Amino acid sequence: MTLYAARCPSSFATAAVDPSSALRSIRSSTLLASVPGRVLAGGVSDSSASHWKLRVACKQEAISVPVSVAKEAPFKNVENSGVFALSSLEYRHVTSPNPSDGEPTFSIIMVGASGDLAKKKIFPALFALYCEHCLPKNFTIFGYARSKMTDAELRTMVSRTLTCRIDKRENCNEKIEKFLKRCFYHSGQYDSEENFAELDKTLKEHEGGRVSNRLFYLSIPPNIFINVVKSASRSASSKNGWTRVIVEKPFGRDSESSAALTSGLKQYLDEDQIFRIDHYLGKELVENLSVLRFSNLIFEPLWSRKYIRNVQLIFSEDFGTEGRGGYFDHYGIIRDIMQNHLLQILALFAMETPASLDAEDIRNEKVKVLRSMRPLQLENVVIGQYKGHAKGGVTHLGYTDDKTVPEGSLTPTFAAAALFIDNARWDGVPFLMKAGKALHTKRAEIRVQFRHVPGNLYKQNFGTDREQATNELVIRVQPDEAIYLKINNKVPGLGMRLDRSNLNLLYSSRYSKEIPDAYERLLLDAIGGERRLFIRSDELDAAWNLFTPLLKELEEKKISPELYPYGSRGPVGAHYLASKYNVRWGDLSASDID
Ligand SMILES: NC(=O)C1=CN([C@@H]2O[C@H](COP(=O)(O)OP(=O)(O)OC[C@H]3O[C@@H](n4cnc5c(N)ncnc54)[C@H](OP(=O)(O)O)[C@@H]3O)[C@@H](O)[C@H]2O)C=CC1
Ligand SMILES: O=C1O[C@H](COP(=O)(O)O)[C@@H](O)[C@H](O)[C@H]1O
Repeated sequence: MTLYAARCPSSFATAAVDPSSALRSIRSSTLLASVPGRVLAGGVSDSSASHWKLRVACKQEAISVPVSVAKEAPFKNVENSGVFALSSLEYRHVTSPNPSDGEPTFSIIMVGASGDLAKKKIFPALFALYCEHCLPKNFTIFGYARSKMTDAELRTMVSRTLTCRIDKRENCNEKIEKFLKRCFYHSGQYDSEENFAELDKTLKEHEGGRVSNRLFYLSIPPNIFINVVKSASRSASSKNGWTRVIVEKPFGRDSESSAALTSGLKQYLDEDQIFRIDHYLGKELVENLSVLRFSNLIFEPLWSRKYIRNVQLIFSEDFGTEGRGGYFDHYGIIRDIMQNHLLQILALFAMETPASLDAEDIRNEKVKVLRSMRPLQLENVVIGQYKGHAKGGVTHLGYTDDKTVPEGSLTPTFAAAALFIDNARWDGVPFLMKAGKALHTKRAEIRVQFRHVPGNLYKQNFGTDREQATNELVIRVQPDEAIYLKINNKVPGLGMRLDRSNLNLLYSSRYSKEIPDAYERLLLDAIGGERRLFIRSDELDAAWNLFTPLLKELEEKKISPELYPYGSRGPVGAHYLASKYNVRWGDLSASDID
């Protein structure tokens, strides 16, 4: 039995034909082949790379192999045995032990499966995708780490963090059981080509000779990324399908280390195989940002210095770095949150209209914003560190009380910064960022404060505080996802008293469906080869170029962070920074009526 596979620009088409057949003609993604005396025709039915299928439309008598007529005939069980170039398409001469045997296989290899992130986020996200029928049919999950574990032990570990979030009513335990049967474990060293070759062997046994697509998720400390990529690419990359690698943050500590990491990865991978994850880009309201702006006429015309007075990007957590102090102390809040999560949101918020929703068009626009940013000055930055605090009989330790944090550490757990985009749209508009651990609340939001209404007829009704009358658009990323707009209205009655109200889109009231976790969306995109929500290397370079000089200056000058009590609203320095630009933090203002 011989198979001919046509490699089209974005997908594969296959047709089972007699070895003596000759290819007759080609039209874009359609394959026509002739078997002596018979004709076989097929076309790709689904152009997305994750579903390589052939819709066979042919005369029944033309087929001497079990491929169904006018029905999706999956492409699998093929082994590459040569490539023939023809016209603009590429033809591969392939052989198959069983050409009718289904779709490609998909394996996700969780490198660092024994770790916190894998347990807490990745396995649960994969399970949610499984429940939503979003994973490819022939999927397998392989945990890989140094810890010794059996498949059963991995399954027990994973089962502890799976929840029946998606299908509460259906028999979730049964789904958990079925999901866990697809999970396996392979113990190995991160720098051992031999160990990855053993993994490859096991993967092949599962793949059964079919086309194999492999996604490596590097859920490990960054200092071992390159070791893994080197060994895995040499010994365990797919020979007949795609191989992609998801890389977790942090991508370096500064411009130099980030560039070294990128060039290290690129020794073994092409840029389009690398998926640098920033999980904030997978959050529902961050994705919705472009929809809000580009699909509503009322927002885009206001989206500039002409009407916007300032933009605030706020991240706060109501817990400290307990247990992660070792990692955190090496990075600090600027690298942990600002340089990536908040800056990515800023770029999406401020970019020009992209030519299309294509990943490259969007990333091109984001990178332009990042390159237009004014170098960050020390005087536009405030840093803080939480100290111990006792309240209501509960004592919270300070950052440096954590045993994993070096004594006297100056690492900031809070930072506020005023940034500027020196382009025509945003000239002079402060973009204020604030990120902190161990604060009074947990939230992430984008606040857009509009200018004052010129010559406002109602100014006497607001008293002297013009701030009270400012329109503010709030995009609350988490928790309780919402978009609300603060407007002024008249209090009903015979008098003329003004009030502030929210036009409020609260997601939990509007939609009964639970919002997917960011990792679900990002994993699904990586499986489908969609790069829109992943960071391209030039974006990463631009982000580091902005923050590296500041980080170096803070470290070289040994700037002491301002101490703030655990559970407080952060250092007062953040208020002075905002007021330098005539701004009040929206999350702390008395008019915050969310
Ligand atoms: N945890 C989180 O919430 C988040 C994590 N991240 C990033 O994701 C990645 C994984 O995070 P997380 O799971 O918390 O990390 P862990 O510290 O839990 O490490 C994951 C696994 O890597 C192995 N490992 C740990 N330290 C070393 C070391 N020094 N040398 C070799 N192997 C080591 C261990 O597996 P074994 O010993 O079995 O080999 C461990 O189980 C990191 O890059 C982190 O920065 C990003 C965002 C959030
Ligand atoms: O990347 C990180 O993000 C988490 C916060 O993520 P969230 O989705 O829970 O908001 C943060 O706690 C961690 O320090 C940081 O590394």
